[in-house]
Amino acid sequence: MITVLGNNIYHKMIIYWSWWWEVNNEQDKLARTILTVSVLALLFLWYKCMLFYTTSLPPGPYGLPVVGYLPFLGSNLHERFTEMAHKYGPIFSLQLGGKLHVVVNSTDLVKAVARDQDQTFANRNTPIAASVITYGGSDITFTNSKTAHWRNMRKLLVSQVMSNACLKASQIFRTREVRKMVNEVYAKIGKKVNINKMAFDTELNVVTSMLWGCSKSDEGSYIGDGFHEVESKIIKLLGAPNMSDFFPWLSWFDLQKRQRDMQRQLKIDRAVEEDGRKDFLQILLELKDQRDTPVSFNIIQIKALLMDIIVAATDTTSTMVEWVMAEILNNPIVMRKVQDELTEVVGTNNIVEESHLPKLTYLDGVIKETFRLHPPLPLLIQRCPDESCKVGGYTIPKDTLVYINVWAIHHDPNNWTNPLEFKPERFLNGKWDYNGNNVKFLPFESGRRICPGIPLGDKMLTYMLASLLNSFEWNLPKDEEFETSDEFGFVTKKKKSLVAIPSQRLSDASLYMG
Ligand code: HEM
Repeated sequence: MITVLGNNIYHKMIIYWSWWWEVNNEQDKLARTILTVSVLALLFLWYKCMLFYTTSLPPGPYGLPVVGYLPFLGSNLHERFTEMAHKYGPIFSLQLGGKLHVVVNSTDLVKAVARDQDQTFANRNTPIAASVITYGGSDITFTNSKTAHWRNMRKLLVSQVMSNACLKASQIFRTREVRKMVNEVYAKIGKKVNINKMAFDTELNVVTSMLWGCSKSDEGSYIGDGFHEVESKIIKLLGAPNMSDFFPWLSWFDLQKRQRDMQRQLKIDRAVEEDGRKDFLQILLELKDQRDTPVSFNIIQIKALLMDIIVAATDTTSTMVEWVMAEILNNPIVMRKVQDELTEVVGTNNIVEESHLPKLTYLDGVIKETFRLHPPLPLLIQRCPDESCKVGGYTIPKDTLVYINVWAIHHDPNNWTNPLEFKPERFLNGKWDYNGNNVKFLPFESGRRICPGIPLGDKMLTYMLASLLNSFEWNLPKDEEFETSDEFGFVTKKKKSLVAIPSQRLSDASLYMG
């Protein structure tokens, strides 16, 4: 049967290709034979290469020509990727437009990426919107981590803002702003309070005070009330899918106007350029355009760095305050335990000081459990290998976009018993921190790209929450339905903003005036 089929194909080829073999002399015949054999050999080699390439890549879904798997992705990427991991395994690949993406969903593979090959995977593939807002990646987050510029910026942030000494010196700003927040909530007793907005404003005031010694509500402030709105747009644009990222040749047309919209947000940084006198900004300005020192920044890099810090600090922290409050309001037993601890450590005739924070171990467990269930960056920020390498036995080609699916790891029953249950007790054994040493819990990443803002983020979260929960009783409005669904974005937030109604908890009303 096969022989007959083979003979048929052979004869058909001879008939259709007879013109190819019609030659006038021996030289021509030899040339055509060599050409035929070479083309066949090349086709065979190409087929072998394709076979090797596709079978050595992590498994994954087939997509359509040109667009790949893009039309099937949906919106809540962290949940979609977790579903896909159940189907394709702990590491899978998918072609989105012109780019190959790989998603890593298990602790073993996270170790392979973020620990064993941390150096190789420490680069970024900067999306176009991010490139606009960071002046072509002149900041920390989107700069190639093998450059001296990245090292210098990170070193400066860690030593001049996040060190113990600096955080001690800036305590005055945190105390001032958190007390201002408590005072403002007191003025709204019995009324609805938008928790995210309140936390955002407080964090923004603290960070701008630390960076250039002035908060948005100071006299002559240059950032103004529009900042929350502008930053929300920046975060939204950073997380929005952009065709130009998947098909770089389309970037010229900016079809979805993402590039244009991000450029419009740059107006907020003019203030940074024109003013600014103290503290971190002053240090940066002293390093500006230095020729004979190893560290030097130009004004574009200074603006990108400041923007990076403000954006990285505010939305993440306020989103977490909102999630923690939502979980506590949804769990009356947890609320009672948190307030019992506060009564014991702080007292209802007292206001929270930073010195109380290390003693609030139950509240710390509540915050960590909320980070587990609602990591604000559930896929972290994509990493990009600067050379082809192996993970889990599969090939990850150079420049692939690699996502670490923290959301899947935090919800995996192999890592956590009853993972959907809110149980702060999991974190009360003193074994958990934010440093990424245990890859079951990675809200701040791990390795080279770990968040440099952990000391401030941790402190501000605990301080704001302890103050809100010690100073007030909180209730959900009766006329609104409560739910805890999320919406994927660069920072993944609660879909429906949390509003809650405060009432007085402290024994003496004058304590709210401090
Ligand atoms: C609750 C608060 C915060 C959370 C959850 C958070 C989370 C993260 C995560 C997950 C990353 C790593 C992304 C990745 O590479 O995959 C990151 C990076 C970063 N964070 Fe934070 N962060 C917080 C607060 C802060 C604060 C307060 C600052 C600064 C004042 C800050 C500054 C940065 C910077 C500059 C980076 C980029 C680091 C790099 O790429 O080398 N963050 N953050």
